Amino acid sequence: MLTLKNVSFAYNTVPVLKNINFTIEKGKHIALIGASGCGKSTLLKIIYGLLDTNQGTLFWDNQKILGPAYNLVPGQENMKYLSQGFELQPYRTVAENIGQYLSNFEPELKIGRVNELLEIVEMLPFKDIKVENLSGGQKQRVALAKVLAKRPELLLLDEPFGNIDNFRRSSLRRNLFAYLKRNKITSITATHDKTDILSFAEETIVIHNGEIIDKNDTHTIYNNPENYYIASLFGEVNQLPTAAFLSGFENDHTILLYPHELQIVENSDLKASVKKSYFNGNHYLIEAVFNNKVIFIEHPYRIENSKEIGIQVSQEILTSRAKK
Ligand SMILES: Nc1ncnc2c1ncn2[C@@H]1O[C@H](COP(=O)(O)OP(=O)(O)OP(=O)(O)O)[C@@H](O)[C@H]1O
Repeated sequence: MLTLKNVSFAYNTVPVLKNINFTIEKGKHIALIGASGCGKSTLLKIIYGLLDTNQGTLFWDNQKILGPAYNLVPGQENMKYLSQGFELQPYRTVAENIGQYLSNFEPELKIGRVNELLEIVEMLPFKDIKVENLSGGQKQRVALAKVLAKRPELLLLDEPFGNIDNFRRSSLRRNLFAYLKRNKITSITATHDKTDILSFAEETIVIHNGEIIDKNDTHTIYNNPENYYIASLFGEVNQLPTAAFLSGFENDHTILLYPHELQIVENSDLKASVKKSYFNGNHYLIEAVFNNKVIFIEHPYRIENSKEIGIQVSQEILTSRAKK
């Protein structure tokens, strides 16, 4: 289990992380989300032992995690941290990079292990290519394989798929998280991509200005976001007066609705005016004005600009989302 108790940190005088407390059970996949600059990378570096905290303690099971002031070689033995810079050796081949820290004692085993990792990251054909000749996305995949090589107990991933094209990203993510589950490897992934979060993270930790403002199972955080900031980390969100949809609420009370939760219907007293339709592949994102406020609605078809539309929200969503 990973335990953080009252952890605070500042690079200079400005606090970056404030009084962080949480525990993570072994084998869980955690997403770490928050706006750019909120402190996600800093938190991963502290957990890995690359930075000394100003206050607080960290444990992996019963072992205290110590920073560079106490550890000659910063970084924890049983963890691996994949930073946004990949830290590969450019003049060595893909296979040499991945196998760098593997024992040469049994060469067959080493080759088998490197090949297994190359398959996970779909880089087997590039095995003998020098890293300097790879694209950014290919380097990122090699870096991922490298951090898996010595079977860490805890894997800390900072935007691990940021450079990888959508086509590969989906299968890579599936391969990687299935591998981590099979091998009971705990992971914390700092990410801006909601697919990383929704499909693979059992739990999500939300950071805002260096503080943890929510930690819960991912379904709960997505389905019942505590506030606009949290909901907006998953994409567009509408914050609308609850009284427009449900009686018994004060005028200043608001409800958060994702674009797919608003429907465009013929018969509704709730009227909005269309501003623009954005093509999104399997649907259009309709930008409209409702109650003098811009809203976004998912809809299967394009709608003419300036057209008046009726909107509705299912009773089920309204009652589950609106809090008195
Ligand atoms: N080495 C450093 N020295 C001083 N300030 C730093 C340093 N690294 C980061 N910061 C500052 O600390 C804050 C948190 O940065 P951090 O990289 O942890 O954020 P983040 O949430 O990971 O951002 P992003 O999502 O953009 O990667 C930011 O204000 C950043 O400017």
